[in-house]
Amino acid sequence: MVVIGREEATGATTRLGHYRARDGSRGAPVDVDVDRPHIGLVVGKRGSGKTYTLGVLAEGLLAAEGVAPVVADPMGAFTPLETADVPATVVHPRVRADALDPRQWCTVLGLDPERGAGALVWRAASECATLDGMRSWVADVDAVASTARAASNHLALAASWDIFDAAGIETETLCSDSLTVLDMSGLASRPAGAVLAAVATALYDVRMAEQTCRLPWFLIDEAHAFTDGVARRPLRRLVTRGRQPGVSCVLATQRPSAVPATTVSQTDLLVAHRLTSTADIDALHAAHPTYLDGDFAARLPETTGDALVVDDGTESVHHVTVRERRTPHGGETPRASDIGAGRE
Ligand SMILES: Nc1ncnc2c1ncn2[C@@H]1O[C@H](COP(=O)(O)OP(=O)(O)OP(=O)(O)O)[C@@H](O)[C@H]1O
Repeated sequence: MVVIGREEATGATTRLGHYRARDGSRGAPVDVDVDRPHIGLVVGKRGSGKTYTLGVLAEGLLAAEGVAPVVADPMGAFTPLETADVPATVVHPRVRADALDPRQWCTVLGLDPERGAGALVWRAASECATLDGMRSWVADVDAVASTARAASNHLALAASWDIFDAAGIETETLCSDSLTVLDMSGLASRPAGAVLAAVATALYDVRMAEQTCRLPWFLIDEAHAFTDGVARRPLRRLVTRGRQPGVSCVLATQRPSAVPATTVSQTDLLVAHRLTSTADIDALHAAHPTYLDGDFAARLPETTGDALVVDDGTESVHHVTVRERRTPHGGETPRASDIGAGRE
């Protein structure tokens, strides 16, 4: 058995799959280290198996000791786990208003913090811990009526997202040993970004403050949707500095070229499924030039579920077939023929 992500021979691992021989036959088992923190990137074009691979990893983390797995699920692909026979909790995430700092409030509402409504929202977020408090503060503030009205309208929009409440997600929920699935399937990109920003910050802070002994693993599907906007800074901090306090992060994306180069270069585990876009292939190649020399594109797999795995720690590249999942996968793209099949 080979373990990806570590140099020494001890510590917990989880099965990722098997080596794929040149003739397609199955070789030795391949595990991934889950003992130490890692920054992972799972890439591949649509339908190549990214979400499935994230699910394989989530299953492995569920069985591991001492970790707290959390999945950001923008497509609802992990919600079937709620009814599977595994310790998974699906939550419609709500976060505290003060989980976002004043600058993030302006970003998430698309306001310039220097001027007008943005400056008012900034002050409201500095003064108040809850969204209701911010709305009351704006209603009472001595400001130009049109500016106050604009700020009030933006905060009403934030309230309509239904993601802010005074309690927010409990740290105990996020850091439990069961899998926490943040079901973000009903959320538009701004509220989804706000949730991601708040959770990324909470996971980092909780470890910095030594409030949990478990090591969080934050798995983020469709990660390119969050690398811009309000989640950009918290995500960058998690990826660049999270390992030190013990937070792992695994990003899955079909568009590695849309992920900042600094993020791609921070990954110590790269799982590359089938990719055809030159820009995406170049983005990976640029971030890992040492191990991805030669004709990287030609080495990428053709078949769904197959992957080229790059282990930065041991500076090695592995051809792997990801194993089948034990729990239901909800990432299937709907087909018109599904409807046809149900007709009389
Ligand atoms: N390792 C695997 N073993 C068996 N089947 C797999 C494997 N990986 C993927 N599949 C199959 O391929 C389908 C597509 O995989 P998946 O939903 O993970 O793709 P994706 O890359 O996340 O696509 P999208 O970008 O559209 O979200 C899955 O529904 C599953 O049936």
